[in-house]
Amino acid sequence: MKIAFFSTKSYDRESFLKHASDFGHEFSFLEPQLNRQTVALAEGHQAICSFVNDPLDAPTLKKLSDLGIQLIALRCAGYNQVDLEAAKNLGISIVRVPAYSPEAVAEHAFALLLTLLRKTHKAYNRVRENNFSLEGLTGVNIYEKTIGVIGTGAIGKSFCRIAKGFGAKVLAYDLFPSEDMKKIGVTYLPLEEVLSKSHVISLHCPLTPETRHLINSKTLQQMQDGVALINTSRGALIDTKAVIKALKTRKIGYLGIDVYEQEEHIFFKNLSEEILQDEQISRLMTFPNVLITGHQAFLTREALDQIALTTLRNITEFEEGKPLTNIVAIS
Ligand SMILES: NC(=O)c1ccc[n+]([C@@H]2O[C@H](COP(=O)([O-])OP(=O)(O)OC[C@H]3O[C@@H](n4cnc5c(N)ncnc54)[C@H](O)[C@@H]3O)[C@@H](O)[C@H]2O)c1
Repeated sequence: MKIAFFSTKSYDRESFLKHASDFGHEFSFLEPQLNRQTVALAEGHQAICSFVNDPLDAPTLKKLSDLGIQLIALRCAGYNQVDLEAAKNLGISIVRVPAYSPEAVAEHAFALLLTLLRKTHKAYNRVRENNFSLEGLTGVNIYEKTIGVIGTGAIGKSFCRIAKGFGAKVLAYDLFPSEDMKKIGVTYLPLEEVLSKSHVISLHCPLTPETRHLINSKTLQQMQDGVALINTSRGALIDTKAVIKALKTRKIGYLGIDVYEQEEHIFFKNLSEEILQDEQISRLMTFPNVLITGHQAFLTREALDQIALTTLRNITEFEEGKPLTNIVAIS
């Protein structure tokens, strides 16, 4: 099939080209994000491949349908950026990569946590300036602390295993508790109890109408003073305004985020020559106890390989008229 890739970066091109000869599809690698303004670039293709911040709203989907696109292959797990109802009405199939390397994301979440707790980001800069003073670098152990995990799917489970390896007590909240996790000593509790008993809270549930602003002024009040909050899931799980307030009062002691509510205007771009217009992320960057990465938790060699392979298999299944293993079910 002829596939238009949107939001293409060098690492996407490399990983897809590595596996191209095994599938025989034709690729057009396009740098622009897919949106209402750029959708016309899909002309002449049979399928498109898009990423997390390409908004697939109803007008964009309609234009894609008018151009003859019948398949959208998301090269990501989350699909909150897609108007599924509109896609269903237009008869467009949506496939995704449900799990590529949950360990990649879980390990990054832990990297954020360890960096914040042991201040290695500060030590790195200090030592490069021949400043070997330890003042202000006192850290906190993870051993025997309580870590709360919200959402124990593929990524949450991997995160729980790492946390257990560090000797932490692990509490979890999920709509569907996992027997496997219980066996390794994870204790499931109601959300409020997980929030109130944990020194660290890591978010691993999807963004849905129910989980939007799961972390808000009310749930923040239920947490321990000085809590470490980690979000590698989706930005809008957190009410950023409420979190900024909680940082100012030190209710939140550490914040590590790989995702941000308004990230589609900022992430995946080099804005180093621009004046940042987003007041909230600018404020977040002023806190010494906040660490932000630009949605890179998925970015490991192993994950990119799996993303490319699964996406190409998804497209081939569609081309061959086979049942779509990774179709996004539209109710
Ligand atoms: N930062 C990144 O690079 C990156 C990469 C991949 C995925 N993600 C994010 O991580 C999320 C989790 O991915 P996954 O592969 O573990 O998904 P998954 O579907 O395997 O697991 C999600 C879990 O959340 C639970 N859940 C759903 N609604 C819930 C609710 N209201 N409260 C509590 N738990 C709830 C589900 O029961 C499930 O166990 C994705 O939705 C995506 O947003 C981020």
